[in-house]
Amino acid sequence: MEVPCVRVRPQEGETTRSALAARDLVDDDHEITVADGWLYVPVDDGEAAEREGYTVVAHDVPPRRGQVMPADILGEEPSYERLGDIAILDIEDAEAARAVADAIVESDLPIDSVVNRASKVKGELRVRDWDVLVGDTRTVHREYGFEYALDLASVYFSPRLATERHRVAEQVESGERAFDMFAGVGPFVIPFAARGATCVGADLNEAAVEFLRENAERNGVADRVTAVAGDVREVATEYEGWADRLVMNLPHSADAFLDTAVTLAGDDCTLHYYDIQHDEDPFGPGERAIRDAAEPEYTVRVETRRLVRSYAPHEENVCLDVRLTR
Ligand SMILES: C[S@@+](CC[C@H](N)C(=O)[O-])C[C@H]1O[C@@H](n2cnc3c(N)ncnc32)[C@H](O)[C@@H]1O
Repeated sequence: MEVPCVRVRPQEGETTRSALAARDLVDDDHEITVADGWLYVPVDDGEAAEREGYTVVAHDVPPRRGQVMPADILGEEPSYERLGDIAILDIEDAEAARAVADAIVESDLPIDSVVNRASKVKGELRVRDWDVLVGDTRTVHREYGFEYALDLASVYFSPRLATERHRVAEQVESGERAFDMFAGVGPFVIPFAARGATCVGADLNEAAVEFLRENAERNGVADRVTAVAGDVREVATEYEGWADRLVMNLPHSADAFLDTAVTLAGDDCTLHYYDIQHDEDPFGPGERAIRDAAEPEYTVRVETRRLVRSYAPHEENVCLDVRLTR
């Protein structure tokens, strides 16, 4: 069907579409179309677009199919998290979970798999059990421009920490040496390496370390990332006094690894220490444990006390950014 369209070269397409959208001129009922080296952006008011200085022509463009969302099928908005092309549910009732899974895959969302939480994260590897309702547990997740291949059945990964990881990555400077003591599939190490840091990521979980290597390749930073499988207490003996920056994302038990952190720390080292504590004093226990492990060899200065997210009623997931100098 012929409708008025703004005609531009494809490379100007997104700028033009945004500018027209800002003036509320885009016709959302028809598809943007490319033909003969031109891009045609359908507009509601051709004359108004011409007054804005655009070239407007009548062009044959197909009608746009409305996006069907899970809520359109279920009659209410279901709660789920996205991890790559997986939808993660946390629904106890198996029938309700099945209905949500069916609606998600029937919708127009680009989701191929749906999994439901079947346990808490558990054990040293922090992996949980899943009921796989559709598809499988492998995916490639995108976070702040990086790609992470992973398999939820064999490794830990939480998309909820994306903003926090980005906050830390932004502090990293080219040339520094960063050690992630509990690296998982690499969501700290890879952005650090992309900023020019030389990185070591250790993890007890061999599957996670395999993904970390794959992800370093995938993101073009393999030359600056060393991935080591094993208990960080043993790995650390090879890296005494090495680190300018340490990441300890093993809340609940990181305090048991603070002696190892001190072994790894260089003369001036920033430590990002994650903890889960009662909201009455979320930072105190971590700070005291760090001082016990590092003083008097190091001067300890807490630079940031940050609430990352609420973990459970009255329990906070927090981060202490701490400078250790000697
Ligand atoms: C909470 S996950 C964090 C993973 C990653 N940093 C992230 O943010 O996605 C903790 C990780 O520590 C690893 N881990 C547990 N105990 C360890 C140890 N003694 N030495 C090395 N890694 C360990 C687990 O296998 C798990 O991958």
